[in-house]
Amino acid sequence: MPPFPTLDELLATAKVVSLPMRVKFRGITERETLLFRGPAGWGEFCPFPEYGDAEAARWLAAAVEAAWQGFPPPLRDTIPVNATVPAVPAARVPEVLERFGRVDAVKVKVAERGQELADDVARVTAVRDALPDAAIRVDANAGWDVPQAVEALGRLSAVGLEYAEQPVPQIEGLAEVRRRLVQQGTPVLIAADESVRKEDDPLKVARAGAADLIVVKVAPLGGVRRALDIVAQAGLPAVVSSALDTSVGIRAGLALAAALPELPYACGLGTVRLFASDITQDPLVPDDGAIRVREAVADEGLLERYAAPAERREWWLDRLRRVHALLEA
Ligand SMILES: O=C(O)CCC(=O)C1=CC=C[C@@H](O)[C@@H]1C(=O)O
Ligand SMILES: [Mg+2]
Repeated sequence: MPPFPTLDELLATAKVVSLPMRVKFRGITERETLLFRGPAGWGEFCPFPEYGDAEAARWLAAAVEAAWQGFPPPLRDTIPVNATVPAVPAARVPEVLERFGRVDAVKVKVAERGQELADDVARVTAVRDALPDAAIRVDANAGWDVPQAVEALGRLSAVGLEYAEQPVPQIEGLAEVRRRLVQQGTPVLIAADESVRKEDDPLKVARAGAADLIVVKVAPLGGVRRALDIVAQAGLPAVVSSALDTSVGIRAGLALAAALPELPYACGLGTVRLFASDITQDPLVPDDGAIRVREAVADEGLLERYAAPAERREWWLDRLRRVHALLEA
């Protein structure tokens, strides 16, 4: 493994961009990200602004892996992906889906703050109406408590759900939702996302038997190799998903999906379609429901065009300095 790059090596090529989103996602309308280039290619460092430095350190480890080490050998060359439908009004569903082209799976955001269960039912039903045969999964981002999750999934399962991602915040809660849904006669598979990427121990949820599958993201888990190791130890099916990154981050997600021994589900890696622009001339977006595994090379002109304002650039470079110091310590 090459030695960990110095701060100066990272700063030498660091670019900070701010990319407009087509649809608001996770409350975000502009996605800021820092990119740098190393001997193995481009790396992306884009922890969400509210994340602390300790959490951001794993994101930097992942970006350095991409740029200085490269990826393990792929076992497959195309990765099936889902369309991602943010918490939009049901009437906007066709327009969002259209951007993804043909897909066999759709992930729908639910339990958005300020919305009602009726909004979720309408949105998921609109997806089902548009795509009668697609696999539909929902992602609540821990937005429900246990009784709300049981009620909501009881209702939503009427349209046919592939699985529900992180319905409630805690591992014990996930286990409880699973139990109650079985009791209620509407078993829905439970996927853990935040309970993998935000726990100190990403394997706790698997050991607790609280989920049927896990969602794995390269950046929050600290790189492709670490994520592969987590999946192997968890012993559960895994879905690779994005961190709302540019094609450079998606490239790392594709590398993980391509290297997993089994890939039973479509991956949440189609999110470049939610952006109004990307930083490469060959964006890693789905074509006929899948993305072909390939390199993502940032384009100088696009990096320039979407360069973040000076004050935001300084904010990101300061963060890079602090987080780099943490990793060196
Ligand atoms: O999985 C997908 O279809 C898209 C990626 C996605 O949903 C997410 C990306 C980035 C941040 C998260 O809030 C969110 C998720 O919770 O899975
Ligand atoms: Mg999720």
